[in-house]
Amino acid sequence: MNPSPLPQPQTDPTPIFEHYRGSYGTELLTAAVEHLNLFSHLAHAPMSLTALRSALGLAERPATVLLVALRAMGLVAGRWPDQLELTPIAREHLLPGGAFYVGDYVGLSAESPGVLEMVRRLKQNTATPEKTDTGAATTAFTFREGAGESAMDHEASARKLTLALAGRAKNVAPAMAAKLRLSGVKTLLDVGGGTGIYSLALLRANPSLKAIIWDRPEVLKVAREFAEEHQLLDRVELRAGDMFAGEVPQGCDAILLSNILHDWDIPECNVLVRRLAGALPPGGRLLIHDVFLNDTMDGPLPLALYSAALFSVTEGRAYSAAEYGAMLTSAGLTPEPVVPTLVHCGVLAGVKR
Ligand SMILES: C[S@@+](CC[C@H](N)C(=O)[O-])C[C@H]1O[C@@H](n2cnc3c(N)ncnc32)[C@H](O)[C@@H]1O
Repeated sequence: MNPSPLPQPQTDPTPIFEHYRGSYGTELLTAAVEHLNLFSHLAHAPMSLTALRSALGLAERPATVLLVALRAMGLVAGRWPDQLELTPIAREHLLPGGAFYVGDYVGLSAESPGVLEMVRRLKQNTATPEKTDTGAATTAFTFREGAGESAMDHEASARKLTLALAGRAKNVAPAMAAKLRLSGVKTLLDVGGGTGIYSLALLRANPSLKAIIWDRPEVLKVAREFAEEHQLLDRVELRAGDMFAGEVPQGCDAILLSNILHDWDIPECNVLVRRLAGALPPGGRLLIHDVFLNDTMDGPLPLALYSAALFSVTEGRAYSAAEYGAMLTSAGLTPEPVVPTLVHCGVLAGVKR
């Protein structure tokens, strides 16, 4: 057993993640101006999200990703989701025919591959597929029985994607372990734990804690290496399975969902939260570790662009604390205030009533 905390970075890598996701702003803005003619639809009167997405032919998830980003950019305002309206800057510069119209300039990138692929995703409500070891197109980060192949079930792609996520996790996990109080918790279930690095940080900070890391078999090969390297294999159980179909491991008094729900659309999130809540004892806690959009669904801009990134590779998007709170409440859990960690992330706990 190694009781020292995991090392924390000396500098905050958040700006690197923000710059990395910057291209989604160009893609969404150009798609709205050049391919969807979105601003003209709002020229005469405010519209509800439902009416606007029906006019644009967009499903709820892509419409939400797009409109939250345009609101974060200061181009669309009004009460979400009933009353969407143009801001003065959009009215003056993004309505075709206006004296100070800049849409032609934005249109210079209308045919760029990134913009065209974003338009396809928005219209079809589907991610850009990941390639497996055999070159087959498949989903990244997610597995669902009957939904086709998963990159997480192929050795090389599972390792590549899992190690890629560790790049962020090794920065954030020590901050989580320093801020999250787990006193009284005996066993933590880390659902879709990946490398398990969040569990490892919590194990180091809580010497009597044990953890079960529940993920796909190929991912758990990487988790085993991490647990061995951190000398914590004796306090970790690696459990292979399907979080949507397999029996939820019993006997856990806290359950961690770190960067999981944002991979799924709202119906799947509700299914998962209810399944996990059902396995908790009274007073047990479901810990959602994720980013949180403003409850007013108008930013912050870096998270609106992260939402576009999630939309581009998974079935999900970023959600607000209010949206997660509704999922927790309907599963019989009481939401607590968000505890910030690092890189825009935080923990929203739901306590079983
Ligand atoms: C975005 S990663 C999050 C990894 C880690 N929790 C973190 O915060 O970095 C999603 C994880 O969920 C796992 N996963 C996806 N679908 C799953 C399923 N149906 N059953 C179990 N694990 C699943 C993936 O293999 C992957 O490790």
